[in-house]
This record gives sequence, C-alpha cells and structure tokens, in this order.
Amino acid sequence: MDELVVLFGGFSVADMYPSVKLLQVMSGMRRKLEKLHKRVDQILENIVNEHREKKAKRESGRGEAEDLVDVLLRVQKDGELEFPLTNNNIKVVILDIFSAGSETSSGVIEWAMSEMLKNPEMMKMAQVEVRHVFDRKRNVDETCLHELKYLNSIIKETLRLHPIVPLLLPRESNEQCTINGYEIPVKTKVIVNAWAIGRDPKHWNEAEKFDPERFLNSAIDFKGACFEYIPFGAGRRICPGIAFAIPNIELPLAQLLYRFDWKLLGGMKQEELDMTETFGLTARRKNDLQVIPIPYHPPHVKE
Ligand code: HEM
Repeated sequence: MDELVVLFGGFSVADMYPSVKLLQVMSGMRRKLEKLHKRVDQILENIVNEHREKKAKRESGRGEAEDLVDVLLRVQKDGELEFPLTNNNIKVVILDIFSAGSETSSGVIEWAMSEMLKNPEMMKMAQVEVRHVFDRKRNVDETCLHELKYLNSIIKETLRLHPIVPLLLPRESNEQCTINGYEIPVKTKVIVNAWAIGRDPKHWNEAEKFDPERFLNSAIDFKGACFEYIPFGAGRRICPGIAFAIPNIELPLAQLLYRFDWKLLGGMKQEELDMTETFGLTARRKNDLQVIPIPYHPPHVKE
C-alpha cells in the first residue's frame, strides 16, 4: 500500500509532456507501475484462492462465517447478477477496500488523534462526551455513535485541515470549457486541490486553526454540496464510500478515547508534535504518531 500510494500520487515529468513518449521510458514510471501491478495482483490472487480453498472446506461442514470475499465468490458461482462477476471484478473490490477504504480511514484517525494531542482540552471534551454516552454500557458500539456531536465535529475539522486525498482523483475534461478566464482544452488532466480549498481564508475564519466548534450547529457538510469543503470530492464521481467511511472513523476513535487516556512519548510537549505530511495520493503523517495509552476503568453505573 505504501508503494502504491507514492506511485499513484507521485509527480512524474512524463505526465507534464504526454506527447513525448521517450520521457515515459526515461522516467521508468511505467516499468515501476507494471512491476508493482504484478505484485499487487499476486497478493489479490492469493486472497481469492485462499477463500476458494476455505469455502471448499466449509462446504464439507467445517469453517467460519462468510466474509466479503466469500459473499462475492458465492454470487459469482450462483450467477445471481445480470452480468458475470469476473475474478478481476472481485480482485478490484478487495483492492478498493484496502486502498480507498482502509488507507483513508486509518489516516484520518491518526490525524484526528494528532490534533487532539496538540489540543488536550479538545481531547478532554471528546472523552467526556464519549464516556458520558457509553459509561452506561461500559462498552463502545455503533448504536449511540450519532450522539457523539463533538467527536463528529472533530472528524469534520480533521478532514478540513487534513483531507486525506488532498488532490482528489485526477479527472479529464470531456469537452472544452473556460474556468476563471482560463481555457481548458478537451482531454486535459484536471487536478482539484481540496487541501488548499479547505484552508482558503476567503471561506474560513482563522483558516489554519484547528477549531472543531466551527462545525457544531453548522450546515456545512462533506456530501458534495458545499464547494469550500470537499474532502470526499463532489459531483458524479464523489467518493461512494462516505456512509462506510464515517462510522469506520467514529467507532475506532470513540473506542480509543473511551478505553484510554493518551500521553505523548518521552514527555514531549504538545507544541513539539511534528505534523509534517507525506506527498502522495494520500497525505498521511510523515512520522508515525507515537503515544502512550493509559487504561481507563469505566465506573459501575446503575441501569
Ligand atoms: C475518510 C475516508 C475517505 C475519504 C476522505 C475519501 C475520499 C475520496 C475522494 C476525495 C475521492 C475522489 C472524489 C473526486 O475526485 O471527486 C474518493 C473516491 C473513491 N472512494 Fe473514497 N474516501 C474515503 C473512504 C472510502 C471508503 C471507505 C471507500 C469504500 C470502501 C471508498 C471508495 C472510493 C472509491 C471506489 C472511489 C472512486 C470513485 C470514482 O472514481 O467513481 N472511499 N474518495
């Protein structure tokens, strides 16, 4: 995944001059991509084969419950769809879950934790909320996530300052148009800088400040209707995984905040925490976040 993200998002001089075919050979990009494609394909092939073998065992009476790949294999075999589900279709769904689904959500969790460690009073407020909601159950599950209004605004503010796919996905214009006086010819590769839009002082007060409260009682949402805030993109090709992504961030974050108090390593001060980003398809932390968890023991609350 690390290599894939760098190569997919990395700068290649050959992209700037697509008609100079020699540059594509000289940059070595194509060769690197083909090599990586082979390795990724082999990993995905192995996952599918392992599931086929497990399925054979399960049919003879042993084995565990079905997972996503099992379901896709079953649908493929039963021919329930109007169109055939090929092995490549199944492999690409697995790749989507790893690349579009996990890399993004885990990156946002890491940024949200980093911002809260930099702003301990905000972490405290988020913990008070999570513990207030879940102490009666002594466990965090999905049922009450909608009650975590402050945590939700922390996630929104994290996505504003750290849109994990900062340049969205490259698009190609299918007709000629003019934007802000610039003529965009047909078939131009268009890149939208969601990172810069989220920090634009024309649209955001104190744009560089991490301030989750700006989203409390605000109608601004990431569903593609507010163009000053597009961490999931907008339009027809907006991220189709939003409904899965948000609980996938909320639930682990709520669990981390509920179960532990958190300290930076080696007595590091909050202002010393490095917030440098990587350059690639996704903008993750350059250096892993290292923290010390201190277990929290929920009180016994009468039902
Ligand atoms: C915090 C989590 C996530 C963020 C910030 C995010 C962001 C994005 C962005 C910015 C795009 C490009 C949209 C555009 O160019 O207009 C995108 C596309 C996509 N995302 Fe997500 N995503 C997240 C989670 C997920 C999840 C959980 C899945 C699926 C399990 C997913 C699947 C996809 C797919 C398949 C596309 C390509 C859609 C297309 O080109 O038509 N994403 N995502």
